[in-house]
This record gives sequence, structure tokens and C-alpha cells, in this order.
Amino acid sequence: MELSNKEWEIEENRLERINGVIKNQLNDSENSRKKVFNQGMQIGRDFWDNDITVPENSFDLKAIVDITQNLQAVKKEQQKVEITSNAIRKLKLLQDNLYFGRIDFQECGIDEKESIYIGGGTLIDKLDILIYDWRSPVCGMFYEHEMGEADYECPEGQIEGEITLKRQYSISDGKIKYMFNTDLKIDDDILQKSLSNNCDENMRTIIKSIQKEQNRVIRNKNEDVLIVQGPAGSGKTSIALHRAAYVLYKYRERGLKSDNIVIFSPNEIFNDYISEVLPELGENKISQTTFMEYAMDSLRRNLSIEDGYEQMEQILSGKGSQSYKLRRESIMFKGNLEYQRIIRRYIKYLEENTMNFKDIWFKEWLIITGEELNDLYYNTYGKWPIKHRYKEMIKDIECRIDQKNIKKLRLEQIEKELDEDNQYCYEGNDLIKDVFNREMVTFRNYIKSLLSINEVQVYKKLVGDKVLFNKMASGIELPGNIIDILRSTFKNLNNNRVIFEDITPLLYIKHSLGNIRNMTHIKYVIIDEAQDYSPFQYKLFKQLFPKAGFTILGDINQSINPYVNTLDYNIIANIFNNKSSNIIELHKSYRSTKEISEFTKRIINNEKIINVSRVGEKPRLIEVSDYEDRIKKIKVDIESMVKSGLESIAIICRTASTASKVYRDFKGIEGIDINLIKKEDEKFKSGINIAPSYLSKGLEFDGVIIFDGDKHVYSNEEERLLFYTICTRALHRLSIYYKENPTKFIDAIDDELFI
Ligand SMILES: Nc1ncnc2c1ncn2[C@@H]1O[C@H](COP(=O)(O)OP(=O)(O)OP(=O)(O)O)[C@@H](O)[C@H]1O
Repeated sequence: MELSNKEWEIEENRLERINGVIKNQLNDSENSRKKVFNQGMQIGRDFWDNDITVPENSFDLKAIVDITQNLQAVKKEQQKVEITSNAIRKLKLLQDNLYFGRIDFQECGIDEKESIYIGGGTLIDKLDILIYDWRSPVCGMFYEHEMGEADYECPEGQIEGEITLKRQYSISDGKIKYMFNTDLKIDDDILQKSLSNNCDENMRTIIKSIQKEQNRVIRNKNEDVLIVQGPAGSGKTSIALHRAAYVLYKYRERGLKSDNIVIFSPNEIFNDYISEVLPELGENKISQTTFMEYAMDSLRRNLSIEDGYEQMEQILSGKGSQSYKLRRESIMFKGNLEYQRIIRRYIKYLEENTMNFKDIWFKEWLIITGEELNDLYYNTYGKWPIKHRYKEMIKDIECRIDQKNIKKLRLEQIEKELDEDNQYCYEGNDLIKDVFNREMVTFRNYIKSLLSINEVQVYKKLVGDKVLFNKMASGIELPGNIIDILRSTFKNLNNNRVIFEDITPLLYIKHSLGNIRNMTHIKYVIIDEAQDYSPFQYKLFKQLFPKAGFTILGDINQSINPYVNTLDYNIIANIFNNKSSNIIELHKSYRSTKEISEFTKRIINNEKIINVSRVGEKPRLIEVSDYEDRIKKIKVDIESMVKSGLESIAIICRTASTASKVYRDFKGIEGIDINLIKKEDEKFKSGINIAPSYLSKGLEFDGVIIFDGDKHVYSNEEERLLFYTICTRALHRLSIYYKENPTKFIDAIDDELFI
């Protein structure tokens, strides 16, 4: 709807006021930052000029108080600088993206209606709220309601009323480029415009066009466990990050900070890709990690640990062999909850049954009897994890060494022994003390080795002892080749090798023994690509983060590893059975054009997926005669994509070894600047990339070229979801290359859906 000149004038005047207010606030903040910075510098200078130092080992109370006070003052000034710098950063962000929406809301029982302008942050001038943060309760109505009756919940309760106007804006360089009234949902112009853009090197925020179903996840009231299933491109990662921003906003007053939130994502490249969303939303970066990074930090340094990609590569390349079958069974068995039960029983067994301590002597002195040790282990400290019991028992032994006056007695004894033996010639007590200290080091090391527990040894004992394993597994159905699985697990552990599916049991054992601390400071955990974690991994997450709420987002149809998937979100909900959980399903997909989306949803035969995106070209199936022809045709394809304005293009190969070969072949071609995505990469580069299938997950590209969409390459039914996942990475163009026959996964797709 065209807006009148009068309307334009009103809006432009208001915008001018806002620009002025921001400019003034920025000036004030800059000045106050300078001031506090100078104050801080002055305190620092005085500190050094007055030479306030405390001599080493001094107990001069006045000097210590002086120094502490000065340090506190410097710290306070630093905090003030940080606060003003943050305010400046937020104001600048707001200046660049003022506001994008407005609703006029007439609250029931109140005469005056209020115009609420919605932007990336809050702007207040005196008592007037000029821009509302998109996360504030009242702004929820912008995403949730159309014109007419509307309500929202705020700390004071439910507010009801009517939306009498809904307007959207495009503002840049402090000027309104366009604006329009809309009584529709926000999946119109602004959304379409945003979706038709090329993708960036970094993921973007979507606050201007968050959709109703997405908003319900972002603002969901369930703070315990929220599980979201959504098709490829439904905005799960975007939602995850916007939810983190929302939670930070909502609980800021309760002290929630960005370092209390952690997000688990599939790999470092993906971490880099999403890293700018929160800063763009005015928040500090939250801690982003991968399961593998966590495992590497937590397990022993001397272990050689396989990552999920090596596991994946083995699954993709070892089909049919005996070792492949064993591996498949091992992955499936070790990821499930039955295996976790076996290990839980085993830990309990260790805690309750196995110890039979012997008397401990130092030379001729009995320090503690086996009976006393048993009593400490099973009774005094019996409620604690084994590691903590040992720690306390070592403290008790130390006490007894003191109580029994062992040092004095032994020093006398050593002196006597040395005197009796004429070959020693010494003066003073140094030699005697040295001898005693050495003896004590040896004794303490012996105690430590006696009272320590190592997760690898513990795990090895379980898988290396068939009788013990069967006892722990009683009543649990085991795979037919369990003996081989156990044998190979034992062999690996014996060689200090941990294969990917053994990481979770090992971490679980380590945690249960008390060798990993709970991360109680983490209050919110976000797990993206949730379908890639096994039920056992969820058990571990629950243990590691006992004080956290969870948002878990995934797509069952993108389970690229057929043997590690959660299959059913109810299983996850059950795992967190002490917390309330909600499962929300999304149905709309935004990433790909209608044509690509129609094509891809038929790969998995899922008619429920609704595409809200723009029109584009149909996917193309391209036959080649041989390898050279494939490279030649792909080169032409890339050139045509670049010519039509696409900026990021991915050639996706099934395995890493094919990707490396193709990369080498393309590297030699003039005029094409190409990058190979490797699992150890930490940065995501836009442009033309070659990637193995499993590393492209979560990412998106303007154009996607499936390098080896041949019948014999993607032949195994278990890889259907992998094929679906890689095709759904495309925004605007999708080409699938094959020789002789394409993969059977497209057999059921109507001919008119591709060219
Ligand atoms: N409401 C929205 N407004 C604008 N763009 C959106 C919206 N929702 C999603 N998008 C865009 O759609 C694309 C897909 O989003 P995202 O990667 O978050 O989806 P996903 O569900 O995590 O995908 P996948 O499971 O396939 O990895 C992104 O480019 C994102 O910016």
C-alpha cells in the first residue's frame, strides 16, 4: 500500500530525531569512555610512581592493604571502560541498522495507542522508548500476530489489545529507503528479498523476517529441554543463535552471561561460519565447541583419538569387507542406551564390590590397616565418585604420617644408620633430610598409584574380561559378534588408540569416576545437528551439564552417518526425564529455490516440507562420458554460475579422497581459484570450494555441483540421507553429474522437476 506524503514526512522527522539522539548518545559515551580511561591511567600511574610494592615474604599488613586497594581501583576503572565500550558498540550497531518494523498497539482499557518501533537494540531518550529491542516481550507480537486482536506476555502478566498498524522499513545510511504497511505475515517482500541474496562467508541474522513458527522456538518458555525437528533449510541454526540471544536478553538481570552458554556444532569450519551472528545481534560471542574438541581436551594426551570424520570415511569406503561389518555393529551397539547401561552397572560394581585394601606400611611403621582403608572407601566416603574417595583417603594417610611422627622417627633412624656405616662422611643434617625426602617421594608415588584410577584401564578391564562383561550385560541383548567387538576394543585400547565410538563410553567412565568435573557454570546448552549424536552421547551431555537448559535442533532426514542417529526425538526427551521437554516440528524450508526444494524433498519422499522461497532454475542432471569430460563440463558449469552472479559454489564429492583428487585436477586449470575444505580447517572461505560430502553439512552455497552422483557411487540405501543432505546445501543452482546412470535416489523424481 502506497503511503501518503504526510506519512513519509512524519516518519522522516522521527528518523531524524533518532539519528540525532544516537549521535548525542555516542558523543556522550565516547567522552565518558575517554574520562574513565584517563582516570584508570592516572590511578595506574600513581600506583607505580608511589612505588607501592610489598617486599617478598613480607607480612606488612598496611602495604598489602594499599596494594590490594589500588589494584581494585584499577580493576574498577577497567570495568567502567568495558561497560562504556560495550555501550558504544551497541549504539554503533543500532546506528547501522536502526529499525525494521513498527506496530501500533491499542491496549485494552487504555485510550492512547502506542507506536512500537522494532530494531536490533533498545534506544531510550529521556523516558521515551524510541526503539524496542526485537527480543522485548511487546515485540513478540510483530512476529506472532497479524493486524487485529493481539496479546503478549510480560512480567506483569498477559496484555491484550489490538494491532492497528503493521509497517516494515528498509533503512540504510540513516535514511528510509522504502517502507510499506502490511497486514500479512512477514514472509513477503522482506523475506523474499533476503532469501534471494547470495550467501555470505558468515551466517546472517534474520531478525527482520523471523517467521511465526521460528519465533515460537526462539521465545519458547520451556527452559528445560526444547527439541526441534526441522527440514533442511528451515532455519534451525539461525533459530539456535537467535534463541541464545533471546535467552541472554531475558536472563541478563539474573546474571546470565555469554560464557554461561555453549553451542555444540559439527566442526570448526561451521563454528567459523556462524561465529558472527551473536556479535551482529549486539551480544558477545558464546563459547562454540565440537564434541571432538571437548573429547580432545578431556582425554589423556598419550591417546591417539579417531574423529567422527575418520569413522565416516571408513564407513563410506570400506563397504562389504569383514572389518566394515564389525565396525558397523560396533558403532550401532556402542551408541545405544543398552551399552550405557552395561557401563553404568560396571561403575556401580567397581564402587561397591571390588576393593580389598591391604595394610600400608612405611618402613617398619604401619600407617593404616587394610580394614581401615576399606572402611574409608565403602563407608566414610562411600557416597562419592571413586576419584574423590581416593583423594580423601590420601589426605587421611598424610594425616596419619604426621600423627605417628614418622618424620622424626625416621630421621633419627637414618642418622643412626649413617653413623653406623663408616663409609659416609657428612656434616649437618642436610644429607639425612635429603634421604628422608627421597624416601617420602617414593612412598607417596606408591600411595598415589595404589589410590588412583584411570578410565582407559577401567574400560580395558571391562572389554578384556568376557566373564565380567557378561555379568554386567546380563539380561541385555548383545550383537551376534560381541566377542569380536570386545576383542577389537581391547586391542585398540591396549595400543592407546580410541576409535570414535569409544570416546563417549570413555568420557562417561571418566566422568562417573569423578575425573571430569561437571560444568555447573554452563546454564544453557545448544546442540545443533542433533541427529548426529547417539543416545549415549545425550546421556553424557546430561551428566556433564547438570544445571543447564537445552535446546536441541536437528533433522532426522540428515542423519548422514546411518549408524549413529537418534532416530526418535522421544528417546532424547526420555533421557532428560528429570526435566520437562517439548518437541516442536518445523515444516517450512527457506534456503533453496522452489525448484531445488521440490526436487530434494522427493529424494526422501517427504511431502510435508513446505517451500517458502523464490523461483529459480530447475536442478540439472548432467551425463558425462569419462573423468576428463566430467572435469571439463563442471568447469563450464562453474563459469556459467559465476557469470550469472553466484558467488559461492561447492563441488561436493562423496569422500575426502575423491575431493582431494578433484582438487588437484582443478588446481591446474587456469582461471579457477579453488579451495579444498578439509576436516582440520578452522575458517570457512567463500568462493569456489571442493568438499567431501560430510563436511558440507550445515553449510550452504549459491551453487552446488554434485561431482559423483553416479549409480554405483551412491548405491547403498543407507546413503540416501547423505545424498539428500548434500543436495539441500544449494540456494540457487544444483547440478548433479553422473556417468551412464545417475544414483537410484532420484529414480522416483518426476522428469519435469529437473532438466
Ligand atoms: N526467517 C528467515 N528469514 C530470512 N532468512 C532465513 C529465515 N529462516 C532461515 N533463513 C535462511 O535460510 C537458510 C537456512 O537456514 P539455516 O542454515 O539456519 O537452516 P537449517 O535448518 O539449520 O539448515 P540445515 O539443517 O539444512 O543445515 C539461511 O540462509 C538462513 O539465513
